Amino acid sequence: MEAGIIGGGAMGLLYAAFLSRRHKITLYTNTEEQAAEINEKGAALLKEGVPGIHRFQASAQREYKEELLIITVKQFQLEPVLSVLASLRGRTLLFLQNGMSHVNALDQLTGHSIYTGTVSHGVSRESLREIRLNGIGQTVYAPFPEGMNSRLIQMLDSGDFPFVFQNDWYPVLAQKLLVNACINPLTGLLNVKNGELVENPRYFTMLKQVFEEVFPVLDLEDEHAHWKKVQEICSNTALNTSSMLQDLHNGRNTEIDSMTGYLLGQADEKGMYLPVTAFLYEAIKGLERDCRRRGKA
Ligand SMILES: NC(=O)C1=CN([C@@H]2O[C@H](COP(=O)(O)OP(=O)(O)OC[C@H]3O[C@@H](n4cnc5c(N)ncnc54)[C@H](OP(=O)(O)O)[C@@H]3O)[C@@H](O)[C@H]2O)C=CC1
Ligand SMILES: CC(C)(CO)C(=O)C(=O)O
Repeated sequence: MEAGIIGGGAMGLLYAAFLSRRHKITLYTNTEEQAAEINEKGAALLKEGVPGIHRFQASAQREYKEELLIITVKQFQLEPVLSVLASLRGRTLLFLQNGMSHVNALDQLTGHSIYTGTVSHGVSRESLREIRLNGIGQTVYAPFPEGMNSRLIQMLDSGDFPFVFQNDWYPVLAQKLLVNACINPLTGLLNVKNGELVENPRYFTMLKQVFEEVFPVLDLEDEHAHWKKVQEICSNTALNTSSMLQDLHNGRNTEIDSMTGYLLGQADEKGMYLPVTAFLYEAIKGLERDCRRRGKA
C-alpha cells in the first residue's frame, strides 16, 4: 500500500522507518534540505547506539498524492497542512497530535475520512535524518467524529508496531490530554525528568493539585483510575525528558496552547476557575519566550 506521512520530525521519521518495511511510504518534510538528506542516505533509527538504516521516499512538495495520509506535524504547525487537505477529497487522514485544540479545526475539514489518534512511542530527533528510539508503544486511533474502522489503517498494524482501534475518539484524546496537562508543564517549569514528579514529595503534591483541577474539566469517569494512570506514566517514563521540556531546552515553541491552553478555554466555557493551571500556563509561556530568545534553555 502507498501512504504519505506529513512532518519529518521525531514521530514522522519513526512512522516512516517502521511502515516502510511493508509499505511504499513518502515522507513529506518541511525543507528540501531534509528531503535530500533522507533520499541520499536514508533515515537512521538509533537504538542503544546502533543505527538501522531505513529507505523511503522523502519530498518537500505539498502535493499529497496518497489515499492514506498520516499527519505528524505539531499542533501549531497544522494550519498550512489543513489548507492543502481542504483542497483535496476522498482521503483517509490520521491526525496524531498531542493535546486537543486541533479538534475544532478538524470539524471544518470535509470530504475525507478522518481519524484522530494518540501515540505512546517514545522517540526524539537527533538530526535531520536520525531519531533515537526510547521505547515502542502503540498508536490508538478512532474515527472523527464517528464512523467505522479504516481498512487502510488496519493494514498498517503489525506485531511490533501496533495500531489499536477505538470507537469513540473523545476518551482517547481526553485521557492523553489529562496525562500531558499534568506532566508536561510541571516538568517544563521545574526542569526535571518525568519520574521526579512522583519521587519528590513536594513535586508530587503539585502534580496532585494540577490533576484535581483539570480532571473535572474533561468529563471523564473514574477519577481514582485516572490518577493512578498519571502516576504510573510518571514511573514508567521516569527517565524521559517530556516533550515540553525538550522543546524549552531547544528554544522551540511548546504545545502548551493545545494542552493547558485548551483546558483553560474549556474551563472558562463551563464557568470553572483553575488557578494552578492558569499559573502553569503563564509560567510556560514566559519560559518559552525566554528560551526562544536565548536559543536554548
Ligand atoms: N516525540 C514523541 O515521542 C511524541 C510526540 N507526540 C506528538 O506527535 C506530534 C509530532 O511530534 P514530534 O514528531 O515529536 O515533533 P517534531 O517537532 O519533531 O516534528 C514535527 C515536524 O513537522 C515538520 N513540519 C512542520 N510543518 C510542516 C509542513 N507544513 N509540512 C511538512 N512538515 C512540516 C517540522 O519541520 P521543522 O522542524 O522544520 O519545523 C518537524 O520536522 C506532536 O503533536 C507531539 O505532541 C506524541 C507522543 C510522543
Ligand atoms: C507521556 C509523556 C509525558 C511522556 O514523556 C509525553 O507524552 C510527552 O512528553 O509529551
